[in-house]
Amino acid sequence: MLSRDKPALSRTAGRDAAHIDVGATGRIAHLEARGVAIDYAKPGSKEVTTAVEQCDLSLERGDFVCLVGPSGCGKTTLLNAVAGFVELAEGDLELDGRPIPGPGPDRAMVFQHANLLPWRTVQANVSYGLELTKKVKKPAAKQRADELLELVGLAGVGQQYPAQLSGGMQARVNLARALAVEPEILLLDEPFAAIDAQTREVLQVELLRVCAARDVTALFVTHDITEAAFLADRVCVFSPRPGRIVKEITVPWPRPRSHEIRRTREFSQLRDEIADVLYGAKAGAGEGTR
Ligand SMILES: Nc1ncnc2c1ncn2[C@@H]1O[C@H](COP(=O)(O)OP(=O)(O)OP(=O)(O)O)[C@@H](O)[C@H]1O
Repeated sequence: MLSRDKPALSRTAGRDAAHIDVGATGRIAHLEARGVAIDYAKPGSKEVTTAVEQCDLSLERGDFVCLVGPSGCGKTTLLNAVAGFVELAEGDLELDGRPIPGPGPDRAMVFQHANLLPWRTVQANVSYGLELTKKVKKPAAKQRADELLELVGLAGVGQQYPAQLSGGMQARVNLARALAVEPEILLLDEPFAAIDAQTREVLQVELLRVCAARDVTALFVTHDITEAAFLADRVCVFSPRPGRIVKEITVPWPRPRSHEIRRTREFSQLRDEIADVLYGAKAGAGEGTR
């Protein structure tokens, strides 16, 4: 347990890596945050900005959890902590009962902008991360890239270049690229925010199908309540900064899901429930800067 009163040398890995915490239930969660706080130093001052505070979250293997919340409440910060990019000021963040040791191939980030390498073919973009790991030879990496491109609905475009693809196609390549290293957890930061609404709906269905096919756990940040309700097993609503989860709302429908679910009355009610919590949390906002 990290505490601001007791700074650890490596604050993310603040406890013995061999120690496994089974918690009160006796079960080890796949990903667990307990009392997590994350601070950013303010340049040229001793003050800090607390982005996330008292954050508790637990995911089982294969869960799909969406994080929604006001702008600047710390959603991306929490994803970055799970990715191992930022340290904790307080609390515990564990994968399978062990503190997150830093970045690793077991977790892959998918960002809003695909940022594909324009001089590499689509296939070479997807196989790039795999080639870097040197775990497989180039022909095998290319073959895996082709399999993933087929999985995301892009069979046959492997020899094209990113500039020849639409935004929706680039988003699919972005997803295939993240899956290439066979991560256990996908960390998706508004991956479809820049895509038109119609294509986004198609991509959401595809994402659920792909996650089921690869049996990955997903933590997905979005500002779109409809998107969260459609994708998630649970929607976690954040307070304004410093962000903490004020409510977890369970989505009752099994995954994968089809488009029709969005047109039902139950879906509208669920969306309203998420919105009520979100706007209620915003209205009760406090100050977040120490
Ligand atoms: N590298 C950084 N250095 C200092 N402050 C940061 C840094 N990254 C984020 N912050 C601050 O931390 C807070 C949370 O930012 P974060 O990007 O996690 O929020 P968010 O919920 O993802 O926002 P949005 O929905 O607008 O993308 C913000 O006040 C932001 O300004």
